[in-house]
Amino acid sequence: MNKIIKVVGAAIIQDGKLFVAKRSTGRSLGDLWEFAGGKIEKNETGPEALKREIFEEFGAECEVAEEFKSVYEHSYDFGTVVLEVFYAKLTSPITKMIEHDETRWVDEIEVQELAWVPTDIPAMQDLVKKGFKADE
Ligand SMILES: Nc1nc2c([nH]c(=O)n2[C@H]2C[C@H](O)[C@@H](COP(=O)(O)OP(=O)(O)OP(=O)(O)O)O2)c(=O)[nH]1
Repeated sequence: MNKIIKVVGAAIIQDGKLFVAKRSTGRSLGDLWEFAGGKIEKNETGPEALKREIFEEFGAECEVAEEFKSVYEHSYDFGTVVLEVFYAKLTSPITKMIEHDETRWVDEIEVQELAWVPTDIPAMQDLVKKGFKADE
């Protein structure tokens, strides 16, 4: 059995820092750092799912740069995660946090010191290679 889990994540970069979130203790992949985002539902595009998830989880609106998608894949005992990463920009403030224990804005050095969800490690490394330029 190999379930495909389609997920979308946001590369939100502001003033040279990337927005990252730590999955709550007790969830699958708990205590690991990830991009804001979540599962893509049926009949949703990646950017639509991303806007919905960021609003649900953080109470913030965002714009998604639809043309900059990168895709990463990693298999776990619960299935294979296929992660689409888009550059995105917050257009309203973060007002809540419901699925994470902590959020941070990290620079290109700090980002590499975090314990990341395995799917996201190559994604994070690609972002570092490109540089944390604002407004990509
Ligand atoms: N939100 C997010 N999820 C990611 C990333 N990378 C990655 O492998 N994932 C995985 C973790 C989960 O298996 C899935 C996202 O689902 P979710 O965050 O909605 O988690 P969930 O509701 O299934 O939570 P849980 O029941 O597993 O505790 O994708 C990422 O960067 N952001």
